[in-house]
Amino acid sequence: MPVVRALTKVAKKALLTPGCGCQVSAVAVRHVSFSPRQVTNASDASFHSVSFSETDHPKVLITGGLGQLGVGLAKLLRKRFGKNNVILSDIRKPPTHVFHSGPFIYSDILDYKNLREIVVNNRITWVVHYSALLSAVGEANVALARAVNITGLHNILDIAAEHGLRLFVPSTIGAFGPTSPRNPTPDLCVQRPRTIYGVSKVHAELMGEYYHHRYGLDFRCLRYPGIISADSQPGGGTTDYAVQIFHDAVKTGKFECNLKPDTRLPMMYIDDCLRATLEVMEAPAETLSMRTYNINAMSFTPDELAQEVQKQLPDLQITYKIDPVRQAIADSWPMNFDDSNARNDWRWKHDYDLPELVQTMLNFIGSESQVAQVS
Ligand SMILES: NC(=O)c1ccc[n+]([C@@H]2O[C@H](COP(=O)([O-])OP(=O)(O)OC[C@H]3O[C@@H](n4cnc5c(N)ncnc54)[C@H](O)[C@@H]3O)[C@@H](O)[C@H]2O)c1
Ligand SMILES: C[C@@H](O)[C@H](N)C(=O)O
Repeated sequence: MPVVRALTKVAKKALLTPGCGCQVSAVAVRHVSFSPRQVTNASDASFHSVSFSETDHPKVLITGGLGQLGVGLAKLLRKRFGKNNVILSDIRKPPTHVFHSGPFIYSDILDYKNLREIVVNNRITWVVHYSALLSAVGEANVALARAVNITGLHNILDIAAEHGLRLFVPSTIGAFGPTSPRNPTPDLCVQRPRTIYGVSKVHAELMGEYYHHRYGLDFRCLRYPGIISADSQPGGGTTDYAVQIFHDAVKTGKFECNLKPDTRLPMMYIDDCLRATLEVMEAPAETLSMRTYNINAMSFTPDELAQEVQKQLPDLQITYKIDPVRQAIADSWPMNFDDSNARNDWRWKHDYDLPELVQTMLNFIGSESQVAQVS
């Protein structure tokens, strides 16, 4: 069969040529790092692998770093790797204290060339990709959410693959939908979310895993629960009520909740979330049996959270005014998260349960409001 032999020869040659763009088996190309967007010939390939010795500190870029999570993560990573090894970036203007706390750079995730320049000029080795529109704001502006969450992710994936970066992209409980098992939700199950946010996060999980198998990209992803923080504000999600309740309880003694009292969702204190992110980024590759993990700490309803807060502030008055958009989203999300794979593979363990969370939040916000009153 000379024709078959000739075709086989052509196919073999194509497989050995970087950047051929052929659909080849995942096993054949695993850990061969070449760029999906840029590499056109073999001579370019050498320029793509940034050497990063394990003994060096990584040089980290955080995108979308001025939101609820980025500033806290920068603080944690700077403590570990040094102030100048962690660059915060965003399209917003940083507050003065953030600007003076370490390197900050303007970066729009939709500007591919600028992103590439930042990575090259700063010899970036890790990217934590936080830019996103969250669930409620995403429903209010689907076109922008699609651009930032999907096109922005494509830019980051290509740059990370091209430059041999380790890439962290957070996913969320919002990557599941009403047909997923909800109590508990395992790592692997049906994922049919009904929000643009959820759809974009499932897309991110799948694209990251695909780039890992296809191009050897060191992609790592955690599905965060709703994150609760005292010194940073949430960016327009469905779980925001669980932050706002603390501020209103301390400042006014009243809280109007936009979810029904029995709406159960997985939640986590920010310190646990940021530590998990650092731990999974530092985990030896061989301990990771998967590239996308659920992580969890606790699960509660607005009523249960209010009762716990009332143990400290008995006069707190709670009323309910349901936001139908947020309620429909919450009703489609997991009530409880099964994170046993993270606990087994890289020894994930949370520190904060509901009582410690409430105590910590009230201490922080209470002391801040005392300082504000004095000054
Ligand atoms: N906070 C949570 O409860 C939670 C839970 C699960 C997953 N996550 C994920 O963690 C990540 C960080 O969350 P967060 O709460 O800090 O979000 P956030 O909404 O508070 O912050 C997002 C940041 O992205 C920036 N941004 C928007 N458009 C951009 C663009 N074009 N280029 C660059 N930056 C842009 C915004 O200015 C903002 O500072 C997100 O990907 C989110 O999906 C968060
Ligand atoms: C859960 C998470 O992804 C975010 N806090 C939201 O509610 O949209």
